[in-house]
Amino acid sequence: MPLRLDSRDAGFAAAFTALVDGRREADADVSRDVAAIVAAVRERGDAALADHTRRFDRHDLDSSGWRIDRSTCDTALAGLDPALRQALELAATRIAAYHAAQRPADSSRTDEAGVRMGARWGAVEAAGLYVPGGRAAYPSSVLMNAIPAKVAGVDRIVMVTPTPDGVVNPLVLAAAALAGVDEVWRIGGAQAIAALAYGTERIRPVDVVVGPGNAWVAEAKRQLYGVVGIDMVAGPSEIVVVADKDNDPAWIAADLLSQAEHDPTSQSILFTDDAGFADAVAAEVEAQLGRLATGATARASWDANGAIVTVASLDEVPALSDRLAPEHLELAVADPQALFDRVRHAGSVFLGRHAPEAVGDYVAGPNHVLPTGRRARFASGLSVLDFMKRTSFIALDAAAIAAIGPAAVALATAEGLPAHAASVAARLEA
Ligand SMILES: NC(=O)c1ccc[n+]([C@@H]2O[C@H](COP(=O)([O-])OP(=O)(O)OC[C@H]3O[C@@H](n4cnc5c(N)ncnc54)[C@H](O)[C@@H]3O)[C@@H](O)[C@H]2O)c1
Ligand SMILES: N[C@H](CO)Cc1c[nH]c[nH+]1
Ligand SMILES: [Zn+2]
Repeated sequence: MPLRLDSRDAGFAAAFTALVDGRREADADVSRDVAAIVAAVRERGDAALADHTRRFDRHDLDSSGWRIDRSTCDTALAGLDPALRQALELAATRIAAYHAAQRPADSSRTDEAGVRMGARWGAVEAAGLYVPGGRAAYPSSVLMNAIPAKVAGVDRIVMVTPTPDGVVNPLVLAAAALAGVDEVWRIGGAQAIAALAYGTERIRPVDVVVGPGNAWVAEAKRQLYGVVGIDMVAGPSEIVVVADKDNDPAWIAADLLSQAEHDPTSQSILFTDDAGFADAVAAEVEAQLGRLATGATARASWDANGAIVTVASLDEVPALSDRLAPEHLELAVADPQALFDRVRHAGSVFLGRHAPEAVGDYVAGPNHVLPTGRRARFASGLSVLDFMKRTSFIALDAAAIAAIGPAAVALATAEGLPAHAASVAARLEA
């Protein structure tokens, strides 16, 4: 059974703090294991990839094939059931439209001293996309990772995804073809992240690695940041649903289970101001769990990490939710905008009774790769900017350096750096 809390109870503050602080992710053992995997890939390249794939994904890359070529992906797209293809295309179009609006503009201005300065945005040359494939394959994550990279103008888009037992998901390949992925490699876990970062005999290294994944993937990204750029840490999915009694308990139960079914370490939390509604949702969750094909995973997540929090007033919710900084926040209340205006930390917010989080996982448009584990306090969802960087520029003529150069000479001299001072002073004397 999930945790049940009531904000009016004496022990609420401590119990809620324990919920906020509860760790569902990598422990020290994962860090050590990942460090060993990363070192092995760095030292032994493809041989280490083959060993780890045999061990964790249970197939032999030399016989099942390392790379899936473009024509296989195109064939998968051509062979898709028409209704599914339409759905994938609708998703791709909407994701592309949302992300196109994120493209940043270059800037340039000349100030009163005559100094022209600004910034020019450019894409990284090569991006690695991690598409999870361990417990489930996510064609939607192919689109969410690849489309912003494409919009940014990345030259080489490299996807890695594990194929457990050698089984390839044709919808994942179709999505890769639709999104214009250049390379698809059948590797996963920490070893795939290390291969993208350092390169191996077969796989050329990339400049940035993005995408969600399990604890080993997340830890590998953390350890390799600096060798490559990363987006953020996107781990096991989470949802906070805020619902008043005017909702259908069955809808809200389904919303909670939609994220619980991802992973036993996922987390679903309900806030409501009505104890009777809380009971109704709890009962609905139990009923729906019995009917879900993913019931075992969802049950494990709900029992270990789920929570139902009854509050005296929904006014309390923004402050409580901000402490969780959830990946997803659903506001199924009469005036969702008023609550949203008071929320500071969340990866993505869903406003209104007809905005279930699952629509954002697939077709709404904004990215579903979002910070988890309270990282929405400082991180944002995957965007075009994760594939771009800014180069600043400064242009001066004789008048401009005459105006600001003496201050630079003074500061360089004060810092004890005479070559800096001389470099500027030479232009002042000319
Ligand atoms: N936050 C987001 O935006 C978002 C989006 C989609 C999915 N997700 C999350 O991504 C996660 C995907 O996890 P997954 O496991 O299904 O797939 P995955 O592809 O992330 O991980 C599978 C890989 O993990 C490695 N692995 C498994 N057991 C290991 C072990 N004992 N030691 C070392 N390596 C091991 C293997 O290499 C395997 O290939 C889920 O938690 C899901 O909730 C998050
Ligand atoms: N909810 C996940 C992100 O947290 C993304 C996803 C993919 N498919 C279904 N859901
Ligand atoms: Zn989901």
